[in-house]
Amino acid sequence: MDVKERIKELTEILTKYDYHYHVLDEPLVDDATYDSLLAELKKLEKENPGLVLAHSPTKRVGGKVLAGFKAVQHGTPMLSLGNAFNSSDLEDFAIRAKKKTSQPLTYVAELKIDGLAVTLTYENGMLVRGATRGDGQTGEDITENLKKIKSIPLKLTQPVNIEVRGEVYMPKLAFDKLNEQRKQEEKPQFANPRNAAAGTLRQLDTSIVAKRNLSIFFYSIANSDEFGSTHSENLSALKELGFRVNPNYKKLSSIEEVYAYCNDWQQKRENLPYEIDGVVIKIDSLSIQRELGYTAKSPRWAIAYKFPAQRSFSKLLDVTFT
Ligand SMILES: NC(=O)c1c(N)nc(OC2CCCC2)nc1O[C@@H]1CCC[C@@H]1O
Repeated sequence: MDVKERIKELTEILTKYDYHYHVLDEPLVDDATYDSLLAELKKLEKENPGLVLAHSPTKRVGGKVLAGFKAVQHGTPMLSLGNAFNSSDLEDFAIRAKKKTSQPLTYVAELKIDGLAVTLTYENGMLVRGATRGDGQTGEDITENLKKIKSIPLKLTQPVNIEVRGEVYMPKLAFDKLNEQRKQEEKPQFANPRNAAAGTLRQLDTSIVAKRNLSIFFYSIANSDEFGSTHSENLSALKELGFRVNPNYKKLSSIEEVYAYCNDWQQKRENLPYEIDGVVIKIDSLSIQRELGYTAKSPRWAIAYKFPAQRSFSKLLDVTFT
């Protein structure tokens, strides 16, 4: 096999191992095997820089210092969500929706990841741009930082043009380790995983992002009506394309079931390896979503059920001594 074929083969093998490890959370090989293949690819790429592929796994490590972040106009605005705090707020949401359509409503309930929203654009299945939400209309181009997050695919399983949205977050364990390390270095600690994730994505030195163990769950397709007729079909399409989707979403046929799901996860949230601040409820049918439309800043077909703030010790200190 010539060196071009070996580089291609190593790139595909390591991309598959990354997908199984970081997207499916099901490693195929041990670290030693992975590291020796990566070392061989790094060596071949160093000797043949013209043969490096755009989605090479070697782009995930190391990095450079950027001058700044360019502004990005979102083709489809990144909206915020209306809030519900109890069962009657949820019933009001359902009643308002029922007024605008005669069709029976099916909901999708999904965990509300407490991170920061990003949008990613792929052309012919290749990641071309990633940006923060910003004010919903204009965000910052953080493509180089997002490429360092191993659960964000650089190349999809199909050569599609798609824009997807997800929530970048820092797992609780990574957050505790980072704060422990910052304490040793006498640096200020982060108040919570969301701030740690936001602070990391604002780094101009992309090699720092590579070391911070950020992750992501994808939750919507921006140019959505090309991939399915319901939100749950879109979530399946996202998974088939290679995106990491939170496995705890559920299709439910009444607002009472939605409320039960919210209570269930309010109890179980502290056992999760990442922070959630509630549940996002969406009407499943995309045609009913289109019928319901939007208010000035959020969709009428989705709502966030918010959990009461979790009284962790560090938060208690915050409240007590600030
Ligand atoms: N944080 C989340 O887990 C989450 C989610 N699971 N689903 C959505 O759906 C979008 C699409 C329609 C309107 C909001 N948004 C989420 O987070 C939003 C993004 C911006 C403000 C909230 O954090």
